[in-house]
Amino acid sequence: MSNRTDDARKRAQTARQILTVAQMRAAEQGLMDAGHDVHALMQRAGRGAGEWVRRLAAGRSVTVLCGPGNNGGDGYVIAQYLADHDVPVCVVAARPPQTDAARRARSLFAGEVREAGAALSQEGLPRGGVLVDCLFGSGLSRPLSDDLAALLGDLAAHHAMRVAVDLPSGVDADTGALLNEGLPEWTLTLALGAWKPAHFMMPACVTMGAVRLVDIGVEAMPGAAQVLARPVIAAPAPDAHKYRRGLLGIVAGAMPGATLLSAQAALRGGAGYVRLLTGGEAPSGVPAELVVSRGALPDLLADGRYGALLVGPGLGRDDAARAKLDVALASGLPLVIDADALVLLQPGLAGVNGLATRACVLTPHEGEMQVLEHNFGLSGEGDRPARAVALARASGAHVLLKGPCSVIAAPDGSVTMGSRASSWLSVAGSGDVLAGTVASRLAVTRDAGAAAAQALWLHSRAAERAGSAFTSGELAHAIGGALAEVLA
Ligand SMILES: NC(=O)C1=CN([C@@H]2O[C@H](COP(=O)(O)OP(=O)(O)OC[C@H]3O[C@@H](n4cnc5c(N)ncnc54)[C@H](OP(=O)(O)O)[C@@H]3O)[C@@H](O)[C@H]2O)[C@@H](O)CC1
Ligand SMILES: Nc1ncnc2c1ncn2[C@@H]1O[C@H](COP(=O)(O)OP(=O)(O)O)[C@@H](O)[C@H]1O
Ligand SMILES: [K+]
Repeated sequence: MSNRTDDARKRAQTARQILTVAQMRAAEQGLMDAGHDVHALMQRAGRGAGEWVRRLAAGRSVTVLCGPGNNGGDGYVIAQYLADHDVPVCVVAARPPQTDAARRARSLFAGEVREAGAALSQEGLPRGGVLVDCLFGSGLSRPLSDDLAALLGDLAAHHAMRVAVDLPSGVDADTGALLNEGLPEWTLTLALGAWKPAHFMMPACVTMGAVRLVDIGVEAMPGAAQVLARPVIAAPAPDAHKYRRGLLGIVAGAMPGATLLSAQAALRGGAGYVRLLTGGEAPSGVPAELVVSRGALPDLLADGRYGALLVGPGLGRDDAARAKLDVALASGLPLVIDADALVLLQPGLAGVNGLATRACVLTPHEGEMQVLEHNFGLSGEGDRPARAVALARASGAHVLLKGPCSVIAAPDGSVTMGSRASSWLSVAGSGDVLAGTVASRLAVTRDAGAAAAQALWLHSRAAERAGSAFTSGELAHAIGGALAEVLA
């Protein structure tokens, strides 16, 4: 492989890593050890961010708000970059620079700097096209003081567009918490060097607008969380047949609607054959493409060709539901466990110990997650990625923790974070659609991590394709179009 291809692949990998503040400091130290200095990194970061701001400003005036740390230092580099490109720019220094790199960056900025404070009345504050927030980045250690929060709020209110550099000031980088009330909304947020957890966590991520990464050459950090990637999915092999493509069994339960929604999605998620496994009559409204197999579940599963099973949507929580879950667990098949089946799942059940030895995905929403944490004796402490990892470790299954920002955790502790999905997904049945999609991908891939990641992406993309005010049935139908977009 050529060096250039190798390099491009490495950069594509590092472009997806999400680093905590501690990991970012370690990465920065790695760059120092490799002979870079903070000044050079700041120049690279500031110029990269400056180019984004220049394009957004399109000739309008820019105000850069600089704080005391290296985030402020980036701001002076951005301001000089803009001045070099004939963009009218003014710096407001909220606090004087406190680091060597920030002091040096300020000394290299030849333009106008207004010192914030009593001397700078509200009338003296610049108003313009674009505000660039370089007040605080990853070094924020406490809420903004009242004067800084007021300054930020005032400037934000008087600029048509607002760009946050690295992180919006007032956001905790590791948790996505907002440390102040009434923080501004941003048009664009430019992550420097690597993504931070806050870029993918509520509530911070909804304030950030579009998010983009500025590369400064940070190396791959082992164990870092990753951003969910757009998948590449292969078309069926030329000699494929329906079983080889993947036979999925969906365990029917008390409420047929949820099961059928899952099936509608599964039929479009790539599996070659989807069967509804029912002990009773076929529910009404079964689409022609969905094969209904009737009989006792153990007998139905005696067919050795199943690639995966889905149990949970519409299952119910009675004894009959428990019995079906037991059979599904005992089958040893790759499994997606959702909805009611999650609530019934207990570490003591036969077959639960075997989850680690097969491909298995649990797909809880927040309420189901809390029940699982209780049943598995977990504390539920920490942020969502940490909680998902704790459950994945305890259960041996992959965990897809759903929400506006969904997280996938593997039993080995690795974490994948999804970008914010359409809030139109907050409609009854959209979780059933996700479960059906995961199960369909599991029947094809037999790989829990791949199935969860592919399905999460397809679900989110299907919501974009479905637009607004869609029903979960329409969402299920949009899964096929999303899949078509990512065919290899
Ligand atoms: N990592 C890299 O490779 C690169 C990183 N780069 C950039 O560096 C940024 C991180 O820089 P940083 O560590 O200097 O932190 P930053 O956010 O500027 O502020 C810290 C200062 O603020 C202070 N302070 C904190 N909270 C406060 C508050 N509420 N109110 C008042 N003061 C408060 C705190 O002092 P404290 O009082 O906590 O001791 C400290 O003095 C990062 O986001 C990125 O933009 C790039 O240049 C390229 C390479
Ligand atoms: N506000 C939101 N923004 C983005 N995605 C959301 C939002 N609310 C819910 N979702 C997604 O919609 C799905 C809802 O699943 P779930 O709560 O199980 O619903 P149901 O049980 O009705 O099927 C999940 O994939 C979740 O990530
Ligand atoms: K900032």
